[in-house]
Amino acid sequence: MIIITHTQKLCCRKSMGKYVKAVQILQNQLLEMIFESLGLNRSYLHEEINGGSQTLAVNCYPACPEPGLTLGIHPHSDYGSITVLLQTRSGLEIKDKNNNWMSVPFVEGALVVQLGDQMEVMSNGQYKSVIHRATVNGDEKRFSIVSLHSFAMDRKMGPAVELVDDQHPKSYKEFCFREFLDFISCNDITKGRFVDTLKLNKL
Ligand SMILES: O=C(O)CCC(=O)C(=O)O
Ligand SMILES: [Fe+2]
Repeated sequence: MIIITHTQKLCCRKSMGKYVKAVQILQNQLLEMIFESLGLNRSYLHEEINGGSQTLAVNCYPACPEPGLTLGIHPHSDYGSITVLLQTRSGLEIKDKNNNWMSVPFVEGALVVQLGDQMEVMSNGQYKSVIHRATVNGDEKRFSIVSLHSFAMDRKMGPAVELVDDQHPKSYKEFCFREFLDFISCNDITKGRFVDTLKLNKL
């Protein structure tokens, strides 16, 4: 059992508040760089980003006596633009383009940045959202702090018009966050990803 004192709670709240703000600044900078890498204006989707959401999840994966028989989190891609993850030990795995699971190396204090479905759609498939899962460890528990960033909730978004031409036809339908929520409440997300339902051509 862990007992947390009132002072520790206040301290934790303050640190988390600072962390959330710092990651928000970081996501703005990262998005600017990603847009630039696609040949778009650095201030692309400025309003969607400012009106967007940030969700902070703290995951605890207890040590598991039979780690090979279970997973901490089932394979999925994050629905939003980018995800910034801080972890206490290794356990995160990503699927490579040959469908093999690769362990993300653990680097003390390093942040892991993953692209989400909104980036795949916005880039018209030039970037792919990363399919990932969390494994569990036989001896030690693991924590991850996950900051999920998303463009504005009710604003429809689709591939950037600058990235669509005869050679690169529009490959995804437009969608808004609400449609994603409807999808996850009506479907078994272990059976299929929302982003796959938006694909117009076979990529
Ligand atoms: O804890 C991890 O390594 C992954 C967490 C995750 O994928 C999520 O919360 O969306
Ligand atoms: Fe995730």
